[in-house]
Amino acid sequence: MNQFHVLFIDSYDSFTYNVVRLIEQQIAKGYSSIHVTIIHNNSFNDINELDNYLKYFDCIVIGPGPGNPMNGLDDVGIINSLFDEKYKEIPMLGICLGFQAMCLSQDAQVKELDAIKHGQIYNIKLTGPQNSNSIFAGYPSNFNSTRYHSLHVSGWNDAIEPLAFTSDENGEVLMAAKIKNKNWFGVQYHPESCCSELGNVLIDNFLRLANEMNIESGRITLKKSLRQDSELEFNNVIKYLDKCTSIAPLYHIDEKDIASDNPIYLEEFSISQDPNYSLKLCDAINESKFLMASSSISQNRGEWSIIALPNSDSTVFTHYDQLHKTTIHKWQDPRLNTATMKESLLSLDAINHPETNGLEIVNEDKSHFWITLSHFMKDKFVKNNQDIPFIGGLIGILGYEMGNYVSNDLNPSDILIPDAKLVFIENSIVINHCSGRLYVISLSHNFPKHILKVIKNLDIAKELEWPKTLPKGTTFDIQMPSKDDYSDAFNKCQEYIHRGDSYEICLTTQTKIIPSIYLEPWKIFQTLIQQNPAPFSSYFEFNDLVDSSENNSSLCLISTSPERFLKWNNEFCELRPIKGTVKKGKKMTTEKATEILKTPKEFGENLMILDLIRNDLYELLSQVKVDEFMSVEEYKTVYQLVSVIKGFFGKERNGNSYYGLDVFRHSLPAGSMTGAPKKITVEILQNEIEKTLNKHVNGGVRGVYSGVTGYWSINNNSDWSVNIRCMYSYNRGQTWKIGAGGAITVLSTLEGEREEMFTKLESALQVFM
Ligand SMILES: C=C(O[C@@H]1C=C(C(=O)O)C=C[C@H]1O)C(=O)O
Ligand SMILES: NC(=O)CC[C@H](N)C(=O)O
Repeated sequence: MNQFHVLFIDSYDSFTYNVVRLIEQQIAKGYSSIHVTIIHNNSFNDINELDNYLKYFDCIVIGPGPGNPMNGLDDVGIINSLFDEKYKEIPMLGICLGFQAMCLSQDAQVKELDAIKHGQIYNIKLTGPQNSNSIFAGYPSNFNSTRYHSLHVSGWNDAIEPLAFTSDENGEVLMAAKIKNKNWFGVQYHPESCCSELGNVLIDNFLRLANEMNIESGRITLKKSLRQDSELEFNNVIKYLDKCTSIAPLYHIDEKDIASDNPIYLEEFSISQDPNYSLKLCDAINESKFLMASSSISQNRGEWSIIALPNSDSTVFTHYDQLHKTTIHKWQDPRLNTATMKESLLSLDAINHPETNGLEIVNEDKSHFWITLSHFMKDKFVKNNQDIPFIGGLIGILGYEMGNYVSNDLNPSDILIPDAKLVFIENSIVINHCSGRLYVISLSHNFPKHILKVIKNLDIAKELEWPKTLPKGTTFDIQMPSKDDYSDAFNKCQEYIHRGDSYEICLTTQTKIIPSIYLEPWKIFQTLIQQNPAPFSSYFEFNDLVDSSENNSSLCLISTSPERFLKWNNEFCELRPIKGTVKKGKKMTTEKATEILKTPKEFGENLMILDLIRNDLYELLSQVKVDEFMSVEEYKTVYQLVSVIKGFFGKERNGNSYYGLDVFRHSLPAGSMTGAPKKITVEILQNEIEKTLNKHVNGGVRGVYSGVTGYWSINNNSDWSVNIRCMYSYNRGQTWKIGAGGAITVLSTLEGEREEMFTKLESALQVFM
């Protein structure tokens, strides 16, 4: 196979894979395919370690990323060393950060822009007509592209040949250049953004030129002879380098191993289309239940409600990131209680005898937790009943710290909080509010008869006696960050953005609420759901130990989330990030909100996350499309800007097949809750900002807030919402916590962001006011 080999240097950016796929989608003339090897800018400590491998590649693309090349190794790894005189014949394309490093090597300066541009589309003007030796061959004289940069190239000398500029408040800003007498090109804008024009032509031109330049310099002959000497060694080098960033699928499943018809107990009823049906039914069920309800139906979301009924056969998985431990036990196993559980968890040599004490403790970090889950589910999959979203399976909550780049580093003997809790459900009630159908389902064919009776006898005309407001006379102790602390955090975000370390930072606050009398979580849920209807409402109370409720040790979540994180089935997955918020008020109309949501600030905020989600999907899947581009959605208290991105499953070029669970694991934490680039922004938030800002709540870890809630059914349908506009408790509602925040960009104002944060906080806090 005559492959064209591209080496891509990733700087832990959130747009890397958008570029990589753009490269892969081109057809290099005279080659059977294009292979892109991706390494991080610090996969090798020293350029000399990489030097020997460079001859294996037809060209190098140095991608975008956080940081400033002027800061050298700490910020950009080996990137600066690539632009060395001795590599002048290697065709290189620098994008944004890569472009800045390239120009720096030619004694230009990299300076902060006066007016920083993140997620903004600008008209790029070429300096003149371009010949066939230009990366802009075949381009019109100007075109539109997205910019993501705080820094820019200035003060260059004639080693740099400018190819394109844009103009804005900063004056003329250099957008593309070629280095004279070297095979190096670069662009400051982002050709891979979904809002950039002609990005594919740029890459195509570069690949063509790279090939021509290699013929001229003799690099192509060198590569050929390397392969002729030993094809095996050549392939091994590529494989070795590919390992720097390759991702193994969590599990592999042979279609033929999936039960094609595994009859489940399923009884169907016709029910009233009363939107409160699932609440009324749940209210009439006295046993433990989890509810994922729709209290607002709109555009493919919220048409289903699920009532999951855990019982003594239900397996409960709890992961503690701070301990690197997972516990596995049955729901309300009589042999286990809160004290024995805590003792076993904290003891170094826990006795692990599941057959005698009912408790299995697995020493694993969170990355292995996913494997534990996939192994548990692997032999349970069925092909039947695909049209019902949930027929039984895992259901529960994953906290923010279950995501990548973030950790729960609290001292476990001070606060022991679970980072994930999932229960395998065999009995459930699934309701389609649009068709008015109710399905009673049991995987074990033992659906409780008395609950069936409750369904049959439910008097839907009877109004619920739920409180519209909580009992009078209850007072609440409410603790939240001070105005000064918020303002310090905001200013810090701005500093990181100005330095070029981040493009957008989702800054969040946590508020702690202690009611003067005990209020049942279920009652609070009923009150909240009326005040803030949402397509992803959920009620979870994990009384999974016999004494959970007596000891107030249960994890509770009451959510009215508007945001889907991820939904998947066998064919595709869908993400639905919300970014861009306008508060509702007397004078606010949909038209006005739409106008505001399309201004550069909100547009940029959404575009950044949209491009980030494309990247998250492209990391694993080669087929990704933007299904909906920035639609305005109306909720009870806010208008929101929403985009929909879809990825399709299939065999990938590396021979692997990925499933929904792989996408799930790799896309957490949700990009809309982090900002971009994800890795550095998550680290900045956790280590430099939120630990101080939110020290009064769980030492600054986000916990349940910013995590996800949902299910993974054995028919491989799965749906997860983002835990926002919600309240959660680790002590069964003795104290509640509410997180709220929003994306800070360079266009944010302190007052505007604080108000937006309060608007979101109030959507849940209102029940207590
Ligand atoms: C952070 C929150 O919301 C997130 C931030 C949004 C924004 O910045 O516009 C919008 C929706 C959510 O993804 C929250 O509700 O607390
Ligand atoms: N997108 C990028 O590559 C950004 C490069 C650099 N960190 C800047 O902010 O200008």
